[in-house]
Amino acid sequence: MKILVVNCGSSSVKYQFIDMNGEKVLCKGLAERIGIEGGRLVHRVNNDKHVIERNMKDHEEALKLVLDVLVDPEIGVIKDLSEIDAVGHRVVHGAERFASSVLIDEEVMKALEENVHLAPLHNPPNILGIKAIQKLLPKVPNVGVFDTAFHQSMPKKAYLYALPYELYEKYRIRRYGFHGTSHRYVSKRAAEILGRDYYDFKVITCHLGNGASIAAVRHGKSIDTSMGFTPLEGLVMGTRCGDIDPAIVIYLQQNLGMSVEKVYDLLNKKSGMLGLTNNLSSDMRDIEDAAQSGNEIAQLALDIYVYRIAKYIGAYAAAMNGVDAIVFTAGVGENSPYVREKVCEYLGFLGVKIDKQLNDVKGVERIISTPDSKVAVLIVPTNEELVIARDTKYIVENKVKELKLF
Ligand SMILES: Nc1ncnc2c1ncn2[C@@H]1O[C@H](COP(=O)(O)OP(=O)(O)O)[C@@H](O)[C@H]1O
Ligand SMILES: CC(=O)OP(=O)(O)O
Ligand SMILES: [Mg+2]
Repeated sequence: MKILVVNCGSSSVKYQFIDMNGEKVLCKGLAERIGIEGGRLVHRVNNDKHVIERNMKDHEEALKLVLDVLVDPEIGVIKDLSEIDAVGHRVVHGAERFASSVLIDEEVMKALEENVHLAPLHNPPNILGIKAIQKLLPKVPNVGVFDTAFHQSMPKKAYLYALPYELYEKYRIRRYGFHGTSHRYVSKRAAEILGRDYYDFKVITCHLGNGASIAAVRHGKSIDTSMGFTPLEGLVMGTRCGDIDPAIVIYLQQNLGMSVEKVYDLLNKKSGMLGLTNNLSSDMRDIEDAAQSGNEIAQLALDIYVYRIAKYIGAYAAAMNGVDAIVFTAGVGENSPYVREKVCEYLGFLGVKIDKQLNDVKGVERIISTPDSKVAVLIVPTNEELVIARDTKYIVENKVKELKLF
């Protein structure tokens, strides 16, 4: 079975085409700058990179280009589109409706449309991607895999905000959590690597990418996570602020005369590492380089970034009454020995000890704690696309409507 995995962002489409026989990635790529000038598709087959400069008016045009490239006689990997057996879609917000991965039918589409107000940045492009594939590949089954689904196991005490209860009852204002596909994959993988029973294992997973979140996973279930009603809460991110006093939002509007849109933009796109460093960069590589060459503001931003992660780990160790393992994943988590080392420096009280040499590595799966560390510390490269492909295969092969995650 060959599965196309699609992750549609507001102006980009990431894709992977996976042969499930051996779980081999046949090709992958990124179509970016959709809807604006300078559109391009970067397509990778093994170690070959092909760049196609082409403006794409919308997601449908972008996905059409992706399909054209898949069957291209020179750089493609299949002869005919009929070789695509199913398409798995990343969907960011599934709200309370989706605690599982699902086969997409009309009823699911309707539910997705109803959730748009909860994730105005993320869900509309996800829906456009599904609709485009339905049009371009009308006979192929589509499966939706949700960022929020894995966190639906959280207890009420973790997901309710201390707001009037009515806001939850009427409007479903609560913590949802995101990056669930990644937290689910790396938490399970950590148990496997350590030879532990996943269902008798307490693990804290740190997904540190452009967006970043942390989760407490006990006995195979997410019991708490740092992102909330939207992917804005929690850790310091590339451009998102994470936790702040909500009164700041009101202050910005009342005293600085900022509009709702301006505040939204400021918190989502101009804050985080980018904002803290006076617009130096949102990319951790640039910030680490600057700090190394003595840039004090970059160093301060790093200190704040690391401190926030350490605080959450402390909190989640308490939430689970202990922790067996801590996992680092995603762009920063996998590739920054500095961030991992500095976070672990705070965790001596838990008996965490890492081996600096083992930690001095990028992008590999390994245990980096010392044998006498009370808590295992691991790097586990995440693979959300593989999880989406596996869920898609399960649903299509078994002809079921959904795959329950817990
Ligand atoms: N070698 C590295 N050292 C430090 N940070 C890195 C390195 N490589 C990538 N990153 C960070 O990873 C981030 C992207 O993470 P990724 O998980 O790919 O994000 P997303 O999926 O949200 O786009 C970049 O912003 C960059 O800061
Ligand atoms: C939900 C979310 O924050 O996703 P990303 O990290 O891809 O922005
Ligand atoms: Mg990511």
